[in-house]
Amino acid sequence: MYAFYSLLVYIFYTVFKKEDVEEVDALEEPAHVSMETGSKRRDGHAPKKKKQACARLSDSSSDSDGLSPSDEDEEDAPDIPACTPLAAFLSFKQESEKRRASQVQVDTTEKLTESPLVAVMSHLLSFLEQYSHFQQLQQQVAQYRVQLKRHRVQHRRQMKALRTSYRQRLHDKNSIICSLEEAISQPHTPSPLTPSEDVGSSESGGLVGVHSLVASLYGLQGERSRLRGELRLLHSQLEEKEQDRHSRILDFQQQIDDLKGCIEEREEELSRLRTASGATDSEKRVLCLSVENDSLKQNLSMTQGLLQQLSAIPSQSSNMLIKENESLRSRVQQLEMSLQERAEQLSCMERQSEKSEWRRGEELRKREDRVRELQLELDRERGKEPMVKTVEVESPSMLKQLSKARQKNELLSEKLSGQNEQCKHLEEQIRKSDEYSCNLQHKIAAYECEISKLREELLNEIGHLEEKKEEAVKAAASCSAEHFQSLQEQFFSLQKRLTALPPTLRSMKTDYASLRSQVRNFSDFYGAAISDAKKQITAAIHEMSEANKDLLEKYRKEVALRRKYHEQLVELKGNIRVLCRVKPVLKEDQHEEGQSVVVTTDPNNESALSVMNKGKGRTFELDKVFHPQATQEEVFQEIEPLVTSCIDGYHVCIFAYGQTGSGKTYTMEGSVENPGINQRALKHLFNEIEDRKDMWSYTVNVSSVEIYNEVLRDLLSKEGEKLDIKINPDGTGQLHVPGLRVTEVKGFQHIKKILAKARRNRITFGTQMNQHSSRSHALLCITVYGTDLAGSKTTGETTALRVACYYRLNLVDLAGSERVWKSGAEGERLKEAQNINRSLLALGDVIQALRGNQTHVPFRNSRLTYLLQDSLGKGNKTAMVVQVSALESNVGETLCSLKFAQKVCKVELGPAARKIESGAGQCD
Ligand SMILES: Nc1ncnc2c1ncn2[C@@H]1O[C@H](COP(=O)(O)OP(=O)(O)OP(=O)(O)O)[C@@H](O)[C@H]1O
Repeated sequence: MYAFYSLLVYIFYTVFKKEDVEEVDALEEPAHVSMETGSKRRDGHAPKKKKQACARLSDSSSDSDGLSPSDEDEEDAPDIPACTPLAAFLSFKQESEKRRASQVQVDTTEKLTESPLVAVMSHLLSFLEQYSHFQQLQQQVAQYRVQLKRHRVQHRRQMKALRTSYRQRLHDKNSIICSLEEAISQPHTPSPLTPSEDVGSSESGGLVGVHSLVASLYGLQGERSRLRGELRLLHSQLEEKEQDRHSRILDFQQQIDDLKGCIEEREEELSRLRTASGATDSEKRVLCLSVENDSLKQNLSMTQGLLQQLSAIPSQSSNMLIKENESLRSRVQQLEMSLQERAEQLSCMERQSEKSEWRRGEELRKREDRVRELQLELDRERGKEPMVKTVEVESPSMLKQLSKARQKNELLSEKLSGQNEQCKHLEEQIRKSDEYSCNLQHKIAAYECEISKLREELLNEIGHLEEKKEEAVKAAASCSAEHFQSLQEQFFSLQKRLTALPPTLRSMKTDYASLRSQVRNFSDFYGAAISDAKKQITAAIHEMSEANKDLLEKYRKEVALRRKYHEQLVELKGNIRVLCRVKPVLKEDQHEEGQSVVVTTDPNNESALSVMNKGKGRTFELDKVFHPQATQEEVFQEIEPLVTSCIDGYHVCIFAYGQTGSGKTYTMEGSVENPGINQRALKHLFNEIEDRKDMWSYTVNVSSVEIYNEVLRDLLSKEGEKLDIKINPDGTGQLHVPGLRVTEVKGFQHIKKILAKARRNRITFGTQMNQHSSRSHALLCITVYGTDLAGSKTTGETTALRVACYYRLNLVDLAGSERVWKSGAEGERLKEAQNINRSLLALGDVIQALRGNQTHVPFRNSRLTYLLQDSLGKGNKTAMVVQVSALESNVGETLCSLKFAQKVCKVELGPAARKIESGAGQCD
């Protein structure tokens, strides 16, 4: 059984292979493109075809008989038989199978159906059926190819018919031209007829030729229109064929795809069966079948390539044919146009010749009539002559008549000779017209030559186009094959990628599902986290606000406590603090020899200093004593609490007291490199303001005045006009100086400029008034306006800053306190000294009254105390820096200043009364 099936498969395989080879050969021959195109073309088949085509073209230009032998061969190409050997084999095999099945069915039906080999064979049979279907399709393709060839042959025939008609038309035209030439040349040929008959015949011949020419032209035009109609019809037919071809190709492609699917299914089934059966013999056969299947697949792919090429080539060739037709049509149109021009020229010439012929015929006809009349008259006269002779014999009158007749005869003879001359002239004209006709003939010949040249060019062009068409077809075939190959490779690569995609897709799907669940969980988690965070934040904000409230409350308590402690400290120290600064001995102060230092400080006691005078020492105890080497910073550190208390809500006055040259200005203003109390106090003020900016808002205003001889001058104004102190009209009862320039200070750099300006103006005024600066009091008045921002915030105020309070800091550089008037000064110096001492005494009186809690405080005793009235009141703070010189020459003034300072300290009444040991001596 196995041997039988093996033999069967072998037979099938051999038949199939043989048939396949035959079919490949059959397909290759007619289409010039096949699966083995390259090899066959290398054998020289294609060049032969090309040569034959060229030869056909060359023959068609010369031969006008119709189709060439090659065309006839193409038309009679053999059709592929509908019944192939494989189909016959299949039918035979099916019948034998049926017979065998009917025989065996009786005995072992169930056994055979259960055999795997039978299943393999059934699949093989179905596969062969599919293959037969594929063969049918191939036959259809071959038929279609034959139809295409027929169409091409038909098209070539039509083209040849067109060429033939064109040649026929040229031939007709040549015949017409020949007839015209004959008609024109007829007058030249000698005729046995009389001249009058010759002329008439030539005229009738020319007219006939012209009429025939016109008729042929009309015929040509009609033929042209008919050919155009045929050409349009051919084009429409060609388009229909193209559409039909495309639809058939699509159908074929669809059927091939279906077949491919069937083959793949069969392959799968075969593989499944192979794995299921496991028999070694069946495996071998299945292996053979798979090999055959592979070869079939290759054939199928090659057939697809062939179909692709076939689908590409006709479109290319049809496009080429359309282009060729268009070019031929344009060429025909050009030729027709040139022919029409020639025909018009010919008709014009014909009209001219017709006219000239007509005129010549008319003249000839007239001459002929005249000649005929004259001949008749001559004949009549000749007929009369015998009668004249008889009359001449009979009577003299007759003789007279005879003479008249003779005369008349002579006249007629003369006329006849004239007529003969006219005839000669006419003959000359006829000769000229003959020459003109010859020229026309030459022109016609030239036109004919041109037409023949154009025809040759047309034929050459047609041949060239045919060659180009062949080349384009070849190039398109190769290009389409390469393109199909690349497409196939791409398809295979895509298929591989497609097979690799499903696992990736599955993993991506799982990832996506996990991500989706994560995202779903994340949104829940995110919402919960946000709600927790919101709760935490609100709790933290609540805690913070509570803490802030506590802190604010603590801060307020702290501020109040600090103020209380500060007040207690200041009260302990005393509301009037007296400081003493000993000026160091400078080089310029040692101009006198024998100068000795009489003032000494105790390093262990910062509150005491000793002055030696006339061998006796006296100790003064003040609030603070600065030794001569004390720096500006050390001095200010003692003043700093007072400046701070200004911010805390106190009016503060700081004085520099002492004799001229003792260092008052140095202590208050300082130098550029080493600034004094003024600059440092303002700097500290702004630092404090910066530290408190979150709680308080401050505005700092500055003014500066000079008091000289009880006259006020504005140091920030260039004019330096005199000012006066008055009660403020706002009803507060406070003092103010109308016209005094008050400048708002924005920062520490600004205060530097203001102080420099005040210093410059003080020097300028002093120079103008020829006064020394030490003879005047210089006041720097600083007003601080403070607003409690915390209070505004807590109360929800959104309007302009509320001015909570204002405080003043007065920094005063007093005039020199030396006792000039005691030395006998007079005039202006005396008045000056009196004013200075009055103001200083008034200051002492005011301080004494304040400390004594007197009901009346004599502020108005001097301009100085009057101006400082608001700052020197109860609850305010005052510091006096007493400047002393350490030199022996100034010991008197030193003692006087120290006594004044001690007097101020003495009157101090505070909770912590200080015990002040005072020595002897009192300043008057
Ligand atoms: N502590 C000091 N260290 C160094 N130099 C000083 C010191 N005190 C004062 N001087 C210098 O002494 C000179 C006189 O000082 P200053 O002008 O300040 O005295 P004054 O008391 O203001 O005089 P007047 O009353 O005439 O204005 C200046 O050149 C000053 O630089």
